[in-house]
Order: sequence, then structure tokens, then C-alpha cells
Amino acid sequence: MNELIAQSIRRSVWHGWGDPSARRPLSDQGWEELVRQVGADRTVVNPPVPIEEVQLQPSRLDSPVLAALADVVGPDHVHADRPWRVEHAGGKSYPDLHRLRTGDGSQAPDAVVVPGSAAQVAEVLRLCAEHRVAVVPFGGGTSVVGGVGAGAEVSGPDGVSARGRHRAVITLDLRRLTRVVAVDPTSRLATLEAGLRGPEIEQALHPHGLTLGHYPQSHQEATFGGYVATRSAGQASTGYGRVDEIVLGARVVTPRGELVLGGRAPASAAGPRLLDLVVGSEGTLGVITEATVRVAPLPTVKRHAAWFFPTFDAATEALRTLVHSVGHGGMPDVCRLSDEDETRVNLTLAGAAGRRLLRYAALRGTAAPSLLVLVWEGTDGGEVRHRRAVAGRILSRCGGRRLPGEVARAWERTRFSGPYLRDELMDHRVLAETLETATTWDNLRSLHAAVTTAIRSALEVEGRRAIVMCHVSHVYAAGASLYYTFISTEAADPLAQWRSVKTAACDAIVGAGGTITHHHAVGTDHRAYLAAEIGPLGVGLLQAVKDQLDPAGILNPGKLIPDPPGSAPDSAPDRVRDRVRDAARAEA
Ligand SMILES: Cc1cc2nc3c(=O)[nH]c(=O)nc-3n(C[C@H](O)[C@H](O)[C@H](O)COP(=O)(O)OP(=O)(O)OC[C@H]3O[C@@H](n4cnc5c(N)ncnc54)[C@H](O)[C@@H]3O)c2cc1C
Repeated sequence: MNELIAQSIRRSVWHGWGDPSARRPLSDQGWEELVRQVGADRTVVNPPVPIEEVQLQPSRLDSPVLAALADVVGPDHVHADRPWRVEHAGGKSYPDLHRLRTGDGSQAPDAVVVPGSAAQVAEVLRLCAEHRVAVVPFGGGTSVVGGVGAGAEVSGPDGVSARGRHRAVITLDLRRLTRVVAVDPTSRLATLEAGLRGPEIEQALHPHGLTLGHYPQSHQEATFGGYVATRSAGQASTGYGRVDEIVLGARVVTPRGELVLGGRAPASAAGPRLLDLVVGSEGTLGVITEATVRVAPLPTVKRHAAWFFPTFDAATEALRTLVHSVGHGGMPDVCRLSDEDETRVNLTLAGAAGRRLLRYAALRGTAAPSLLVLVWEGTDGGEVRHRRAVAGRILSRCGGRRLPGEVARAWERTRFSGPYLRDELMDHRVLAETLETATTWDNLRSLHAAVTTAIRSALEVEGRRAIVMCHVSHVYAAGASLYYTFISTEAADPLAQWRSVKTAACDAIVGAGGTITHHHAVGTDHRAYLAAEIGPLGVGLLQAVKDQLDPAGILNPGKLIPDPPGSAPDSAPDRVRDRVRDAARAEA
């Protein structure tokens, strides 16, 4: 039952996702749909350039610094060669992959350093601060918000990039920090080093009858430290909790010394919870070397259910009723509600069985249904059955129509395979990207409409057509998240096309009162919008913490924290800048 979540895969290829041999090509039927809906052309083939053709600047790290780094971590763990630099030249967002596939290695670091202990991390940071070398912490490299690039050579109104302020940039790859420091079944806690990837965490916990219960779609590649650094949420986080809800403590190496935060008690009133400053700090304040998290009993019982609703609005209302009736603890562990467009696309691509379901809905008078997939996990069959039965009664009262549980099992079997599909689409000049937000129940429908319209309008220019679809991925007592996928044919300048859609979507999110990110984090892509969410005073506070912990500003420059007013890169739309200015005036 738990095989898939404990199954390791090889590290991703530099130009795409995971192990290419595990790719399952899109079916002929799927291609027909893409041709019909967005005008994709399967005969257009656009593979990535060979790695030798990726353009790299000569490494700027001079020999004495390289030698000093090698003294700290060992010569086998400092890499300035092409494959290592290219593999660390970005994360897995569409722009990161597009750049690399077309031979643009401008985001590559000057070298990759792979420390083997927290003490080595500390020494590397000391050396880098002394020599003005920037450091990009790197876990699984699955960032989809520009979180792990080394920074382009020149950007910003003063013509000096974050990179340009430093003599060089290294990536600090944490793959060797893989110790299971402690597992405490009595308190149901585990302390793990940062470099463990999702399946390795499960492999370590399963013999103790425990699980982390944290399975982002990137689970097979992402690391424990990356989860904590980005405040991630997994597919089952409605039940098990987001990472920020389960983390109890962390050790963080900063250029000013080590922070040891929390971990000694289940709760505390010893001042503000400083741990929250590093959870979501995206490598800008320190390097998380280990963390302590709540773990859960490994489930032995699992139940699946799927429901159709006549509309997305009716279905979101049903979910709100469900969470308010049963409380957060009574919710299904996985709760995934597709809007009408996503339901139609997913069921059409699922082949004959999916299309039968659409016909079944139509016969019942639902031309454009909304599909809800639910999974309950636990160790007590009676308790799991009870939660499912209660939910069933409520969803039925709210107008839902029950479908075979196999629909949810089919989702679960392919839960980690979606990212491979994007690689195939990019091979045929099809743009495919995701973004996400969250809001309160009272605002969910208008946010959904505003962002859908914004993405569609930005994509559907020059006669281009688009698929814009969305699902609720996480449910809370106060609201829910919205996760968008959009697909269209690439324009002549795909990066400009991506930027225009991203800007339109972020503008709509901010304008309609959503959070700029529910779980993907801020990175570079959302940085210009952070001030609209936390205000200039909030940005100043973050910067003050950074100045305290990282006075030389070497840690992940250009990520998370916006530039000071007046020097912000010109990427935030006017409406957002106006809001920031208004907030600053109000604070003054
Ligand atoms: C296909 C796909 C699916 C995804 N699905 C989800 C999802 O379901 N839920 C979700 O939340 N996210 C998802 N993501 C985003 C991403 O996987 C998460 O943000 C993840 O937590 C990043 O982990 P990582 O180890 O890959 O971190 P990286 O990408 O290596 O780094 C992310 C950020 O954290 C910093 N960082 C990494 N490790 C450390 C450390 N030890 N100390 C300090 N800073 C560090 C980096 O500098 C960077 O700023 C997905 C991404 C992809 C490509």
C-alpha cells in the first residue's frame, strides 16, 4: 500500500523531470485533444540542445578559493565542471527548463559544493562571506519559482545584479546530509537531516511504523530541508498538515553562527516562535541542516471515494459544509476538487473509462461536472469507515453524486507522473505551467473567476487557444487553495509569453485578495509581489533579520525579499506597486 511513496527515482535530468525512461507518453487520444483544444502540432519537434551546447560563462571562482573550499569538504565534493554547473542552473519551472533546453546557462553557479556535515556548512559559509561569494542552498532543485538559480549576470535598474555584487556564486548542494538523527515513536517525532529526499524519509520511517505523510507531487525528488525552506504542502496535507504545521524544531547554520530553534517541547510561550522565521526562508537567512517534525502512524487502512457535482461552485460549497461539519481532523486526508475545465480535460485524457464518466454525468443532466477525489488513511478500519460515511452523507446532501472509488485510486496510481508529461509537451513547443494561490471561503469563487480570466486573456492572443484549469488542492476551516494548470502553444518568444501570463495571474491574485503563493514559495518569480502581501514594514523586518544573520548578504541573493523601494525591478504591475505605496503611506 505504501510502495509508491517509498520508491526512490534517479535524480532529474538537467533539462526536465526525473528518469526519462519512466516517461509514459501521452496517448494518441490525448494528442488529439491537444490538437483540438489548443492547436498543438505533434509533428513539431523541439528537443533540448546537447549539454555541450549550453552556454556557460567561465567559472569566476579563483583557484585559492576553490582550494580552500576543497579543504573544507574534500576535493571530491567541489565541482566546477560542466555537468554539475548545468544541473544546478535552475529549478523545474517552465522558464528555468526553457532556458536550459535552449542552451542558456546564464543561471549556472560558478561551482557546486557538497558539504557532508553541518560543521562543513558553517565553514563554507564563513569562507564565502570572507571572499564575497554568494551561496545558493540547493535541496532537490525542484523549485518552480526561480528559487535556486544563481542569478543572471545583469538585472535591476542600477545595472548591478545580485550576482554582480559578489565575486562568484556557489550552489551548496545538501545531498550528503542524509542522517536520520533520531526517531522517537513515543512522542511521534523524527529529527532528520535536510538532504533526505521524500522516498528516503519514508524508507527511514516505515520500519518504525511511522510516516511523514508529506507527499508533494515532487516528493520523489524534493528534500526534507527544501520542504521546510519553502513551507511546502503535500497532496495529503489536508489530513497530515502542511510542513509548517508539523515542524517543531530546526538547526540552521547562518553566517553569524548556528540557530537551534524549538524541538524541546510540543508547545512553548518563550517569546515569538523564531522557528517560523526560518520555515519558508528559502535559503536567504541560513542553511537548514536538520529539523524535527511530528510524524504519524503508517496507515494500514485506506479508503477512496469520488464524487461528481453539477458545478464547481456547488462543489466548493459542499467542501466548506464538510469541513465546518466534521472539523479539520475529520476531513479526508486527500481532498482534490477539479473545476469543470480540469474535470473535462482529465477525464478526456484518461481514455475510455474517463469518457464514460462524462457521458454518465451528461445523462444525469450535468453537462460540465466538477470531480472531487477523496482519500482517507488510518490504522483503524472502523474510524476510517466512519469518517468516510459521515463525509458521504454530507456530500450527498450537498448535491454530490457518488462515483466508483476506482476513480480516486486511478488518480493515486499516477500521483507522481504528471511532471513527465510537461517534458513531452515542451518537446513539441507546447507551454505548460502551474501556479497556485489560496483564499478564504467567502472569496474563493471570485478569486477563481478572476485568475482564470486573467490567465486565459493573457494566453489567448494572436489567435492562440488555451486550456486553463484549476483544482482545490487543500481544504482548511477558513478557506482553500486553488491550483492552476495552463497549456497553450508556444509563442515566438516563449519566455515573454510566460512572463505576460504570470504577471496577469499574479496581478489578478493580488487584486482579488488571494495569497501570492499557497505552497510554491516566493523565489524570484513572486518577489515583486511580496510587499503587497506583507507591507513595506514587513519587508523591512525580513531584511533586518537577514542583515542580522547574513550581514554580507551572501545567502541566496535575489530571492524572497524584495529590493528596497525605488530599486525594485520593474516587474510588478502598476496596480501592485500602487498598493504597496498606499500601504507604506498608511504605515507612515
Ligand atoms: C513537478 C513538481 C511538483 C511540485 N509539487 C509541489 C507540491 O505538491 N507541493 C509543494 O509544496 N511544492 C511542490 N513543488 C515545488 C517544490 O517541489 C517544493 O517547493 C519543494 O519543497 C522544494 O524542495 P527542494 O528540496 O527541491 O528544494 P529546492 O528546489 O532545492 O530549493 C527550494 C528553495 O529552498 C531553499 N533550500 C533548499 N534546501 C534548503 C536548506 N536545507 N536550507 C535552506 N534553504 C534551502 C533553496 O535555496 C530554494 O530557495 C513542486 C515542484 C515540481 C517541479
